[in-house]
Amino acid sequence: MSTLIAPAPATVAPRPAGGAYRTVGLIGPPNVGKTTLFNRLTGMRQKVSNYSGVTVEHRSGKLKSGQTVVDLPGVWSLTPESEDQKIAVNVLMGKQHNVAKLDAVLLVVDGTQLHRYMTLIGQVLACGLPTLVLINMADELTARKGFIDPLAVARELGAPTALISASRGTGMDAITRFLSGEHAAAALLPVLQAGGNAAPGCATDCNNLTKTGAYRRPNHSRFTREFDRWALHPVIGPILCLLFIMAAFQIMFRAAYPAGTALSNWLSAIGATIGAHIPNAIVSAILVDGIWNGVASVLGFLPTILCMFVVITVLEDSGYMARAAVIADRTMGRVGLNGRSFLPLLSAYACAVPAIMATRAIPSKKDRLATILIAPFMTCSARLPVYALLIAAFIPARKLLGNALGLQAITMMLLYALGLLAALFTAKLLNFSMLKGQPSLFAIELPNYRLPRLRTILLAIYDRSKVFLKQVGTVILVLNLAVWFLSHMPFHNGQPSEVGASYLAHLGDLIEPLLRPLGLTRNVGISLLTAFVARESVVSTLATLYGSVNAGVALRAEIGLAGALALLVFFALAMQCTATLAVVRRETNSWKWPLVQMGYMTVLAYAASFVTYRIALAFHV
Ligand SMILES: Nc1nc2c(ncn2[C@@H]2O[C@H](COP(=O)(O)OP(=O)(O)OP(=O)(O)O)[C@@H](O)[C@H]2O)c(=O)[nH]1
Ligand SMILES: [Mg+2]
Repeated sequence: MSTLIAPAPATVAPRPAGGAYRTVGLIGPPNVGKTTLFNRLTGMRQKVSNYSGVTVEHRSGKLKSGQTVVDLPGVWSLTPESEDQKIAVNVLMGKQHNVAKLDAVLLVVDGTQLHRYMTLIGQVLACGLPTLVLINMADELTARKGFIDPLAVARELGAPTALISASRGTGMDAITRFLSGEHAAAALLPVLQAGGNAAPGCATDCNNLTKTGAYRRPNHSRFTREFDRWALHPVIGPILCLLFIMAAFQIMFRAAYPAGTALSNWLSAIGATIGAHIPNAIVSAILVDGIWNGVASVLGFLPTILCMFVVITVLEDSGYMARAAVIADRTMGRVGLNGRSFLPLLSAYACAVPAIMATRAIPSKKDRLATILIAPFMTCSARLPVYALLIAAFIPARKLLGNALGLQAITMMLLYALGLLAALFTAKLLNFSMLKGQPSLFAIELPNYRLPRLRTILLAIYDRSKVFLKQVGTVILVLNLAVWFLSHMPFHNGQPSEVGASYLAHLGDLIEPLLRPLGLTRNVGISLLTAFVARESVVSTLATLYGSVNAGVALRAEIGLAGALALLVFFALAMQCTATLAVVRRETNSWKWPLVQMGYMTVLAYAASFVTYRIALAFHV
C-alpha cells in the first residue's frame, strides 16, 4: 500500500513555515459530532446535542499549538438551503467576512451512516483544500457490528482518512499529526496518489466501499426502532409526550421549588443577622433590603430553573426532542407552521434568544420569519421565577393523583400551554395575513436515541448557573439597588421617605390607571417595568417594595386571586425582553418586525389579562 501523500493541488492555500495549518475548518453533515470534536480540540464548551441544526453560526477556537479551528453548521451539500448552511459554505469558500481563509479542512462524517455522505465528501474534496476525512462514532459503529477499514476508504477517496470517536477521544493523534503539516500526515495516513478514485466519483464509490469490504453498514439500533413505535405512535406518542412534561413539572414543584424556598429563607436569615450588626440604620437598610434580600429572593429560583434545564438537556441529548417536533407537527402543523419550526420553538423553553438564532436552519424565509415572531410566546426560563412565586402564593398545594400530580404543577402546565396556544394562534394569523404562502415540506432527521451524556448535563447546569448568577450579581443587583433608592427618595433631613411618598411611587401612580382594569396595583406595575431589563427582576423588585424575600404573602393581600391570574396571563403573553427584541432586530435585519412583535404581544397580553380578570371576578374568584 502506498503511503505517499497526494501532490497538493494548485488551489491549496499557502502554509506557514513549519508546515502547520493556520486555520482549519470543521465541515460535515449535521449531527455527526463536529462540535463535540471542536470542544475536545479547543477545550471550549459549545452546545452539543443529539439533533440536527444545533450549531447555526461559525465559532473559532484555538489549539494549544496556536492554530485556529472553526466549527461550522452542518451541510448536506455545498449548495446551501438555509442561512446557517450559507455560513458554512461561505467559510469553506473563503468568502465569509471576519473568518480567515481556511488552510485545511477536517471533514467529519458519521461512520454509522457513511453511505449518506458520499456526495458531500466528493464536493468538499473537490474544493482542493488539504482535507482529513474523519469517520466519527467509531464506538457506535463497533457496538452495532459495523465495520470500516479507514486505509481502504482513504485509498478509494484519495484523501487521508481516520476513524475516530469524538466523544470518547479515540483517534485524536491522527488529527494532531494532520494539523501539524503534510509530512507528518504522510507518515501517518496512507493516501493514494492523486488520480485514483477522485472526488467527483464518490457518489458511486460507496457501493465500491461495500463491495471491496472497506465498509459494512452497522445494524439498525434496536432500541430506536422499538421505542419509536411508541414515541411516534399517532395516539400513544402525544400521550407519552404529555406524561414526560407532567413528570417534569411535578418534580419542579415537589423538589426544586421547596429547595429554592429553603435557600432564599436561609439567605434572608443571614442577611438579617448581618443587618443587625451594622450600626447605621440607613447603611443596613441599603445592604440588607436594597441588595441582599433582592438577590436572595431571585437566587431561590435557581433550583427551579436548573430543573427545567436538566429536563430540556436530557430530552435534546437523548434524541427525543426531534420526535417531539414530529408530534408537534402532526398535532399542530395545521396552523400553517412548518415542522422545521418546532425544534427552535421547543428550545425557546430555555430562552428565546438562541431559539431565534436556531431559526437560521429553516430554509423557507416565510417559515423562518413566522417562527421568529412567535418564539417569544414560548415560556422561557426567565418567566419561571414569576410563575413559581405566584403559583406557590395563590394556588393551594392540593394533590390530584397522589404524589404523581398536584394542582400547582397543573397550573404551571396550563401557563406553558397558554404560551404555546398564543404562538399557534399567531402563526395561524400570520398565515392568513402578512405571511401568506404555500406550506413547505417538512423533513426532519430522526437521530438514533443515545444515553444523554453526564458531561453534557453537568455543563448545561454549570453554564446556566453561571449565566443566572452573573445576571443576579450584576443587572438584577443594580436594578434592585435603583429600585430601593427610588422607593426611598427624596431623603428628608437624612431620613428616607416612606415608599408611598417616594419618586418610585409617583412613577407607579402614572402607570396605575393602566393597570387598574387588570386588577393590578402600583407595586406590580413598577415590577413589570423592571422586567424589561430582566424578567426575573419582578421577584426582586416586589421583594424590595414589600420588604420581604417572600413577596407572595404581601401580594396575596394586595391583588387577590383574580389579580394574580390576570398578572400570570399578562406575564405569559407580554414581550418584555430587550435581549429578544435585539436579536429579532439582528436576525430580521429591520426594526419593523421587532416593533410589530412588541406592539402585538403587548396588546394581546393586555386584552387577555383584562378578559381573565373580568371572568375571574364574574366567578367570584
Ligand atoms: N456515540 C457517539 N456519539 C457522539 C460522538 N461524537 C458526538 N456524538 C454525539 O452526537 C451528537 C451530535 O453531536 P454534535 O457535536 O452536536 O454534532 P454536530 O455535528 O456539531 O451537529 P450540528 O451542530 O447540528 O451540525 C451528540 O449527541 C453527541 O454526544 C461519538 O464519537 N460517539
Ligand atoms: Mg455543531
